[in-house]
Amino acid sequence: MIEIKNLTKTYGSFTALQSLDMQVDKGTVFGFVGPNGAGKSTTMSILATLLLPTSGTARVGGYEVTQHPKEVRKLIGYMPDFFGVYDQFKTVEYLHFYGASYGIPRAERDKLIPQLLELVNLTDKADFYVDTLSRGMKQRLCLARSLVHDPELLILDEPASGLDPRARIEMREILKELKAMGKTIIISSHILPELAEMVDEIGVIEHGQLIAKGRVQDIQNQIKANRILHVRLMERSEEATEFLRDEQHVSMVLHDAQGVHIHFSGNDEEQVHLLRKLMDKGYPVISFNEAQTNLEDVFLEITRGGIQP
Ligand SMILES: Nc1ncnc2c1ncn2[C@@H]1O[C@H](COP(=O)(O)OP(=O)(O)OP(=O)(O)O)[C@@H](O)[C@H]1O
Repeated sequence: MIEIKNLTKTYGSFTALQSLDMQVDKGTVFGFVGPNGAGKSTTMSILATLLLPTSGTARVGGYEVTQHPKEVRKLIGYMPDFFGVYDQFKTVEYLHFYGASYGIPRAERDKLIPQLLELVNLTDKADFYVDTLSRGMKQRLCLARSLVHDPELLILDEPASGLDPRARIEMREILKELKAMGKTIIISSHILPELAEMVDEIGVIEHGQLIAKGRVQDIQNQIKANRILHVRLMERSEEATEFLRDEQHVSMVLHDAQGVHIHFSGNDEEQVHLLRKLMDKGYPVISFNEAQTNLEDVFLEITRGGIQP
């Protein structure tokens, strides 16, 4: 659905995107994550045909964005990170306005708009003026606006930013529904653990380059190639620490009040072997476990330069 090749965008002498390559398959929910200024909005604006790249190509549904912007616009619904809403409209009028601008006939809009309002939980706000809506409601209205022409691809730039936890959960539920409807979704966010629950794949961008991409689970497994093991011993912790330092696949061992922490690059079998050795040496192991990694850890690890795609 999205194919980006060698995409570069410079602003004067500053390079915001550097030979970016990225692909998102149809039906995928793709989480686009990266620190501030990494190039997420720039990429999304190019996909949305609102910004011209300096070089390289971006295709949406097979159409190159600079050559066939009209076709691309039909295929996409775009929700920018900053948006203005026309405050003098009522919610329902606002959606009619956008529907009409896409050439959707009145009769069709009369059917469609109540469905959209229901999807984004704004049915009871249909006759409220837009400026009386809360931020979360405005975000949801903006999402409904991006859906009026039933696009195949949704490009959502930080749809949950600035929302309180409850509003974020609501937004997440709506996105789940859209996923169930078969839409392809690219969504950027800093709120990584929340994204992990709903995305199929993540791409991590830093300094305008994709530094990791894959299924959430695969990326977590990559991290596990550098797992941290926690061992608690009844006694002899210091001695065990010395012993572990010389073991294979152990890059670092620390010892504190919580126990022994091992940076371990071995696989599952090698981990079993390590535990067996500790037991064979008679160390009184109370517990031996692997620190859980969540997407936030993965992100920090990757952007620290720990992993290459
Ligand atoms: N119009 C512009 N002129 C000059 N520099 C720009 C312009 N737009 C963006 N940039 C720069 O390009 C880089 C990438 O910006 P972009 O908005 O794509 O990042 P982002 O990943 O979306 O960040 P955030 O998470 O903060 O929204 C940033 O360093 C930004 O300052």
